Amino acid sequence: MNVCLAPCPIVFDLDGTLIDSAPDIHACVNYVLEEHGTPHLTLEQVRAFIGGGVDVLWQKIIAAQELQDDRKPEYMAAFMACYHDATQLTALFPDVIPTLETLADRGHPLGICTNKPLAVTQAVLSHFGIAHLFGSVIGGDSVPERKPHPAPLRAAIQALGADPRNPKAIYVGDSEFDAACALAASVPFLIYTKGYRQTPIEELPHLASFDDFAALPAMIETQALALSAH
Ligand SMILES: O=C(O)COP(=O)(O)O
Repeated sequence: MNVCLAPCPIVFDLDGTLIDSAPDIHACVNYVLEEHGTPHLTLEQVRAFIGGGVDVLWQKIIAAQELQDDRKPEYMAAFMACYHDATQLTALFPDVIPTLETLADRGHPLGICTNKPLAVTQAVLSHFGIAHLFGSVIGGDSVPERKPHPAPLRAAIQALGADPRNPKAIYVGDSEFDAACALAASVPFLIYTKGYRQTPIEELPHLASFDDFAALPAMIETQALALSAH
């Protein structure tokens, strides 16, 4: 495990971690389903399908609604036309902005590693006025692989200037994809419990969990010190 000595880079997942985007994704999914004369999905169903990126989202919708698999490109194109600037129903989780500002003020380089397409990610970060806080932004189409593969997280850390042979960083996320990605990249993982996770938290590899962003800066300093002692 790569030890994070403060102020080390901190990389964040986006959907279900910094933002509650499920209502916008749900609205765009149902817009496409309606266009194709297919019954709607509930918000809970769509929330459970988020985390693997747009391709995985539609694989899951096609399986759930018993749609024609060969029409996936058509569904995804219609979805992207709605999703590319969908921010109206999206909200930041409480205390995200002051927490990011505190971490940046303490000298932590901040990054994003999400499976959300890069253009949509950038639109969301600009919409909330937080794009300037991130020194690296890796989206679901920035590198050939997507989480749970470790490559996107490694790319986000290295773009923050960490030594690629021995990157020291922390990843903050909410889902099964994030936990598996962090494990594969040997990066300590902090899990936000109010996100879109479907698995009991004890079953996911993580260093610590939190349910309040205001508590994150203190947790990061404590965990960084504890890790550096090993
Ligand atoms: O599934 C998505 O589109 C994005 O999910 P993530 O931000 O949690 O990686």
